[in-house]
Amino acid sequence: MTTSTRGTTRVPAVLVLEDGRIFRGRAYGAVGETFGEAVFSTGMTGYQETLTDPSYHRQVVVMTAPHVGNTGVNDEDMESKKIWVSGYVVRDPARVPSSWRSTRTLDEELAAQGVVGISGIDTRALTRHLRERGAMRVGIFSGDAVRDDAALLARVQEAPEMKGADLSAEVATAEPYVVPAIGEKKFTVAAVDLGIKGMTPQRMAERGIEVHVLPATATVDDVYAVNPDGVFFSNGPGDPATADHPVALMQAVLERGTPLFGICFGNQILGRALGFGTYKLKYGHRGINQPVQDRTTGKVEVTAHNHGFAVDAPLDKVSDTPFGRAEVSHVCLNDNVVEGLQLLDKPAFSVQYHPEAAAGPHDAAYLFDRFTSLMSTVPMEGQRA
Ligand SMILES: NC(=O)CC[C@H](N)C(=O)O
Repeated sequence: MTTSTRGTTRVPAVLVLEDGRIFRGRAYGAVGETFGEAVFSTGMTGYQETLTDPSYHRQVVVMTAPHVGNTGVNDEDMESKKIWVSGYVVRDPARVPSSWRSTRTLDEELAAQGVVGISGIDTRALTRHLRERGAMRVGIFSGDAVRDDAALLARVQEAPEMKGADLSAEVATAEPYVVPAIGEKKFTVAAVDLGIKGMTPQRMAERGIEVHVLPATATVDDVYAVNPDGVFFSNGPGDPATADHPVALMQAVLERGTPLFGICFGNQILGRALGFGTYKLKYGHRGINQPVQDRTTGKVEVTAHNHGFAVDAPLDKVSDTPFGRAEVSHVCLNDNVVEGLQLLDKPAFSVQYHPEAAAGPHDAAYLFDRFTSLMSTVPMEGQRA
């Protein structure tokens, strides 16, 4: 266990929001400057999974939990090979992590990966500001990067917006790879990587699925070359309105009737593939304590979320789409946002939240079983009567 803290904690840092609000604190992690969309996460635990979730690419994450870093950093809880958040905001960093799994401090890990953060600011006031005004662009500046406020604000206002951002290609694998089934192999799934979290293929492998993870640029031929029993579309960063290629690919999969499952960005892509719109939420859902109702069973589950956009589909009626009837299967009980879609005439469904539960409660693990049972009941291509 590492008990040292880096020498950056006295370095002054400033967080500048695009609307001109400014918070002053101390450097946390790397010293320098960074830009992104300011968003807040309400997870009390699971900071490693948050930091390494590729869907957070180009976002500056504000932790509402006041004390962060208590369990240090280990090599097992990473959801990808690196930290993807563009900046990190905490109120009170742990000075001495305590966990038998910890090999280094969070401050050291952020610094080693060049991630600029800020600590010692009033994260409650910042979160309330974002909740009232909405997610917005932000910059964090520390050390030599701190200059006069007006100059820093001008730089923040020049940074790119999240609306209209096409980011999957920046985070997805360049080469296909296979995650083998654990135990007896029952199914093969082609998983289109738009920013996939490591736990997702793992949850499938645990159910006897061999997962072929394919780049975001995969074609219909690439997908069917692996002879899949099912096709999966992953989570990922950016604005779903830009995801024209995955939408067209998914439409080809729906056309063939192959069992299909999507998570988060994958849910937004299913929405678009069916002809629904997507829109940007004011401040999004991020955390591991969001109540969602499964409308097919009436059960409420507590779930992990990370989304800033949502599908615009009618909650109270079955919709006719080019692929048959579709309905909203899950809804967030905090704000009635669409959290899942299912087709009634094709073996396809998706959720806006994170059943892979990394981090987060495991209430929604049954969705992987639903995918498996869809693959068990749909006859393979060529075997249809
Ligand atoms: N985790 C995700 O897949 C996020 C999807 C999308 N980028 C959003 O913010 O809504």
